[in-house]
Amino acid sequence: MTAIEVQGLHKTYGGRKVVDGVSFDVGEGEIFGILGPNGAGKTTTVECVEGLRTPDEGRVRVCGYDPTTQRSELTGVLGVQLQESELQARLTVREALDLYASFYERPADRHALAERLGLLPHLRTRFGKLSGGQKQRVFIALALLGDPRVVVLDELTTGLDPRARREAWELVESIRDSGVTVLLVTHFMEEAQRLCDRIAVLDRGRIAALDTPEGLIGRSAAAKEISFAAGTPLDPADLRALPGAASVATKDRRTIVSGTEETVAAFVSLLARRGVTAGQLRVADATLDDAYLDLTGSELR
Ligand SMILES: Nc1ncnc2c1ncn2[C@@H]1O[C@H](COP(=O)(O)OP(=O)(O)OP(=O)(O)O)[C@@H](O)[C@H]1O
Repeated sequence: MTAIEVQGLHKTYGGRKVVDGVSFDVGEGEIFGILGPNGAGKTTTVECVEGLRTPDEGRVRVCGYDPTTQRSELTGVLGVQLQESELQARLTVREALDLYASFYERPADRHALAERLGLLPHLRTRFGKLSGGQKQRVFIALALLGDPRVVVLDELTTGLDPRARREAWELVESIRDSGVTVLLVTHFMEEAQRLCDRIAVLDRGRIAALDTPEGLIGRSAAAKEISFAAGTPLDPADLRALPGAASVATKDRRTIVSGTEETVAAFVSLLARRGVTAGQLRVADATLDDAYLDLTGSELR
């Protein structure tokens, strides 16, 4: 079943199109990522899903409900991660959970949720005294308090140290494992690659690509990177002529050839034909970073 449906979404601010015909479906139980450079329209898109913005054009449904006209039904199925500034620093974790539970007719079991998110030792701690990772766990708890079928996590791990980020990833996976659909906005390639079943790359208000992480990487012009010691006696012109070769460069006393599977096979036969052994030879797969750069021509921060 489709958990989120977005068809032909348009949104204009002051005559400028910031979302320009975005369409995607998120299946139940998926972790669906939205990736894109600053200002690409990611937050505007998810705010239309959350019912916080009204689309100029297009159809949005969350578990079959229209977020703009069926607000109370939406609240019953959708959990949204709040931003840090929206919680009072003096509020304790318990008070925050009690307050937000009061918004729902049938809230989730707060004790079980706090236990699952490792918040039991912090119930009496004021929000302002929590670490970044603990705060994010509170936000996840608040997003799950209404026992939602879908959660939206927007930049969940920005500002977290690598360890806290990994813990947050495990939590996101455990949310998915409990059957909840996750819509994740992120700037981190590693995060998208590790967590997402599918990713929509948004660029200037449009979807530049929508695929699995592996599918996106496979589309990269340089899906494979061959590198070897620069002293290896091979003519750069022969390397450039390899089928599928996208580029040949020298970096840190290594020659680097970017290309496809076909390039790797042709490189191996070139070595055999010339009777040459390439020193310190490595063949690496392209990363989502490479694919992202190909698709948007810009780097994430
Ligand atoms: N209420 C608004 N009024 C006018 N312009 C807006 C408004 N909200 C967002 N914008 C503009 O719309 C564009 C898209 O913003 P949006 O926040 O959706 O992008 P984003 O992809 O989430 O960016 P970021 O990664 O920086 O959060 C930006 O140029 C932003 O300045």
